[in-house]
Amino acid sequence: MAFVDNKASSSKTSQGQGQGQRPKGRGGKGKPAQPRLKSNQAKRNKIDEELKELQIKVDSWIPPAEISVFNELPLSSRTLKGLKSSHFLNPTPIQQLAIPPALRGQDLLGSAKTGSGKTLAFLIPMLERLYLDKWGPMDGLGAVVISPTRELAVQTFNQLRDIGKYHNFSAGLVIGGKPLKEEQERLGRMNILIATPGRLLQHLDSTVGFESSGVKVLVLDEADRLLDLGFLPALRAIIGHFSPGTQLPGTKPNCQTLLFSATQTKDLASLAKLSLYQPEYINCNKAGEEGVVPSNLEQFYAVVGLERKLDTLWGFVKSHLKMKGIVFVTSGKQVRFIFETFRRLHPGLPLMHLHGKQKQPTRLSIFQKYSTSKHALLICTDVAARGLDFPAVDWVIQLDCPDDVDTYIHRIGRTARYQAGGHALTFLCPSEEEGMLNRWKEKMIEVKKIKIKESKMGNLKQQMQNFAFREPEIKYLGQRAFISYMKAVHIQKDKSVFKLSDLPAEAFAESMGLPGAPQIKFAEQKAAKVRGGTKKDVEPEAEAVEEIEERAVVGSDEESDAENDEDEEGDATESEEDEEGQDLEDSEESEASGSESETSSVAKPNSAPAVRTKYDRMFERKNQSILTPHYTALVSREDGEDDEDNDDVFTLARKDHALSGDEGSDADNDELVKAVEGKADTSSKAARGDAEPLVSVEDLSKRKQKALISKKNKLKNGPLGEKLIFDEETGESRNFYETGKDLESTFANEQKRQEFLAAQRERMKIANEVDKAVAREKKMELKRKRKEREKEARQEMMSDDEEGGPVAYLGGGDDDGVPYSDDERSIMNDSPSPEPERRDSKKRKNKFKNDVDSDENKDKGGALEDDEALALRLLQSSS
Ligand SMILES: Nc1ncnc2c1ncn2[C@@H]1O[C@H](COP(=O)(O)OP(=O)(O)OP(=O)(O)O)[C@@H](O)[C@H]1O
Repeated sequence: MAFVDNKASSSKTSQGQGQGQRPKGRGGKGKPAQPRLKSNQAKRNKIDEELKELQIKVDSWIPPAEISVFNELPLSSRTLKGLKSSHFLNPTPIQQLAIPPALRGQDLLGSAKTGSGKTLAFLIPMLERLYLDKWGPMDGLGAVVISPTRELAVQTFNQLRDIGKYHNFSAGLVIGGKPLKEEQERLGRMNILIATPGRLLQHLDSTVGFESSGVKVLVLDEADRLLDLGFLPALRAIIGHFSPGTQLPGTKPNCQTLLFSATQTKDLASLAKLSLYQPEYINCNKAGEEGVVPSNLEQFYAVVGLERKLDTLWGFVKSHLKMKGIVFVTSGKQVRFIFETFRRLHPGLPLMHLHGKQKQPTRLSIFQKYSTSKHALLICTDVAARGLDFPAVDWVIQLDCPDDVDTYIHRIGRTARYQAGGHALTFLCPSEEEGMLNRWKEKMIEVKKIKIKESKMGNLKQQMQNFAFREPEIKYLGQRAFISYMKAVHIQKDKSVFKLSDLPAEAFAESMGLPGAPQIKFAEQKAAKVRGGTKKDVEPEAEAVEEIEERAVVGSDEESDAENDEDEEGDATESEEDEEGQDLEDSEESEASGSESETSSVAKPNSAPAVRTKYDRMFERKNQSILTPHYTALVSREDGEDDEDNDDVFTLARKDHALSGDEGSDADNDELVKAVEGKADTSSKAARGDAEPLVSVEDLSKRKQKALISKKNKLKNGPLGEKLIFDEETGESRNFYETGKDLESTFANEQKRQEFLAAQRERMKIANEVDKAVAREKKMELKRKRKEREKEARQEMMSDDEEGGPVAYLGGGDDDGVPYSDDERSIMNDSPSPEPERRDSKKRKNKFKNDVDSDENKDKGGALEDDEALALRLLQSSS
């Protein structure tokens, strides 16, 4: 099997034996080709035999009571060999149940708990279907697996490579992150593709010659995740490409579709309806029996105040230095904050971090590095929650409460995979406990409560404050992490679990080393909706925001990756340099959110300290030293593009940080100018009884007052220069730099504007006519000159003719191709000259013909003959 990912180039390693394959005789020098051909033929016959038998087995399959080894399933020797060499000997329940119907070509909706081997449950039948169909390298694309994330696609690709190494298919990885063109060139050579949906759709829509109509098997892996990430429209389009028959109800599509997921949702059911034809439902998640979580997993939860989470995590890490653990938090900003601060604290366990805003190669290298690590702590977002198969993870720690039970199941599924054991620990804020317990109960999930002793917790507050004090980047990163967490809690759908108002914002900020909780303000109308609306009203909106948020946080997929690559940050090892830029950008945004705003919290305004120490001032100081003009310029862009923080739900309370050029700032300035003028002319206005200015200067900050004074000075220091221009037609003058007011008066009303436009149109029309006339005249002149030149040339030619030169007639020839004799020429030359203008070659030829045929010439010819006869007689007589 030839495997090609989007880094390597394609190469076929072996010849196919199937229908579409063209076995070549490889008899080299001195080697007779005949025996080789014979042995190939024998091989093909053997394979045909095996395929026949296999097909019969598949068609007449009656599931035995128990299957203990893969050999008992109707599988080809090649696949069995691949499985054996990869140490897969005993099929898991989902594999036993899903493989036989999938081999018969049936559509499937398969769900089984995490780590139960769903990947092989679709890879094996996919390989077998192509093999049974005698698919060969020349047959083009035969199967496609769609994965929600690049990491998962890579993992699936690796597993396919392991078990498919004895087959003759070429397989490729299409996950983006590389120029489209490079991938396009390789696509035509693939039999199997593992792809992320956006990139695949891009190729289906734009790659010339990418033949999708022959696809036999389509797999949607982690289908629930695909839907969560908002890929439904992309999936619809992809399904439409591969099996157009699904559009017409009741028609069996050419392409078999297999849908796999660890959890079942309503959306998944509707996707199944859309994409599956008379499917077989295989559900290994029998609630109550074995539960929906792996049985060899121990689950715990601990109630920890938001402000003690970091301390508790630190304590846990310090007491489990030999573990391989994963810590899940809500947002990428939190990942980075915890990673950066813990790194500085040297826990004694290798730290790694993974989130959706990292560059693709970084994500993949962290994924590989963590996979191969024995002891390490991976801090990550839900980008790593589903499907990823990190071997031998001991602990899954959910520092932040999962969005819902499905997310909980996926997160804990990173441990206790296949037959391994594992532990899961979830931290719940006191306000989240009751709601989450109910949710677990609904799904019959039992999670034991544990109490963490105070003595086992760390005490990081002081160190966090030091970091934030010494390194502004850390402080701003902390602020962003705080904001992103609070926002995420606010937009959570399940309000019985997530209660923003119950969270101790101030204490939480303090635990992160921040001098105060950054202020976040809700947009009025949205807040009203959330508070007053029914669940139905609120949910779609919340859902939409959540989707954007999740996409931004997770950023897991190809289409956004291509765009995000520039903004993304570096890997674990290079994190410091790589993330500097990001930190600075973050810092800038925090700057925008304002150090002033740090003094008030989300829940309640935080009053400024009565006595401001140097320490307080340091915290409040703006981060000017670290902000280059480049980053200052980026602020406006960042504000507009920010991944997580700029949804409609939130606005920042502070508004006085608008950059020049912002509408807001213009409005501000207008106001300010009015204010200054108001102050300057107070007395005169008062005398005139004019209205008071909107804002008084005393109300303004010192910075604004300063800015105003300098503006005012500018205005006072002499009038601005004037430049007049004069209208060509009317001779009237007007200011070259027309102000808005001038323009307004010019176009005072619509009628005037229309008149002006009509006049301009008329002018344009006339100008156009004039231009056309000039062009016409020029053309005529050129034509006239050309004719004159031609005439002169003809006259020259005629004078040559009259001089008796032969040139004009040579090569003319008669119709019979016999050249004219000298006599004939002489006859022509002797003939009277025709009118000069008639002497073109054709006429000359006709004339010549006429002349030759004339009686006169005949007579002349006859005289010649007589002369010749006479001369002959004389010669004869003389001899
Ligand atoms: N038959 C088998 N024998 C031994 N190991 C297996 C078998 N099937 C799968 N595995 C191993 O079990 C682990 C989990 O498999 P896999 O990733 O397919 O699970 P999954 O059900 O897809 O999990 P998730 O829902 O989390 O994606 C992998 O390491 C895989 O190699």
